[in-house]
Amino acid sequence: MAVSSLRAKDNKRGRLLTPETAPRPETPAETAAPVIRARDLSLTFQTGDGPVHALKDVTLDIAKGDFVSFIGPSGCGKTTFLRVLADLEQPTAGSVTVNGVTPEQARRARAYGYVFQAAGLYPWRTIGGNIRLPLEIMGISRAEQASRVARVLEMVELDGFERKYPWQLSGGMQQRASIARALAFDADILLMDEPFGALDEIVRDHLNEQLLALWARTGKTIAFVTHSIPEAVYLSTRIVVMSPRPGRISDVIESPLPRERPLDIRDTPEFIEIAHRVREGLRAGHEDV
Ligand SMILES: Nc1ncnc2c1ncn2[C@@H]1O[C@H](COP(=O)(O)OP(=O)(O)OP(=O)(O)O)[C@@H](O)[C@H]1O
Repeated sequence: MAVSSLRAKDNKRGRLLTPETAPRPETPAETAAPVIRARDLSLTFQTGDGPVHALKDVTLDIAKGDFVSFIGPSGCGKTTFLRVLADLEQPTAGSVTVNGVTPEQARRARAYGYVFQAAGLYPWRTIGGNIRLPLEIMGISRAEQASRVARVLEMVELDGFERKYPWQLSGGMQQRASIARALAFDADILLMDEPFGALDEIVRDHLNEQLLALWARTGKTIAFVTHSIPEAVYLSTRIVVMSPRPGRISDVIESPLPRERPLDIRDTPEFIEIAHRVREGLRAGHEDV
């Protein structure tokens, strides 16, 4: 609660800010080192058809408690950036730190949970069993596993579904179970790669609301990939617009919206103005190609 009220006050600026015009941080939490820090990060894949410049000179800081969305056309490097943070890809140039250490050290310290595009639950395991699996691998005691499973299922409003199998749940519920699995690590950082892309709009709206509530309750730092402009604007404190070939950042938009966001905030002039700026950024990126 303290975190959300602090940020709501902080967001009463009521204007769009670029990284250049943004005021200096005011609170101790915000003056702390960034949770994610990328400097001139580039990644080129060598393929049979020649080099693919998935990321080029990406420089970005993500502060503790930020909700940062990455939006851009297919192939602009959004997933690659998340995969670099998660130590699943190695950059070819530049540097990146997660919680002040290398991605490899952050992975070993289990500094983040990762939610993929597809829920990716094992069909032969119950929902509880799916959430428990990484905890079993980590060697966490059975009692601790049980309490974490119960806690994260409650967080995503799936209490009572522990003994169900994935096929007994709707797509939206499966995606929530996959978020619960990522939350079970108890990490401060959540990396989410288009988690709601395959869901219909009403379900997506509902999950967006739930995710915001969860973020407000936990104060986690979230990096979120999406193709949807309304989703990016609704969820984020900052929106990173990317363009392809090579994948780079074309705009970073600081949201003036308060942290408490009912769904109908999407009809307000402030919301529409940010959505417009994101759209313009995406258009400009397309023209460059
Ligand atoms: N392992 C790989 N080997 C070769 N090229 C790759 C590899 N992974 C990604 N790429 C290429 O790197 C570029 C960036 O891919 P990436 O998946 O990060 O884009 P994206 O913005 O997440 O796309 P989408 O929105 O479609 O998921 C693309 O051109 C892709 O084909």
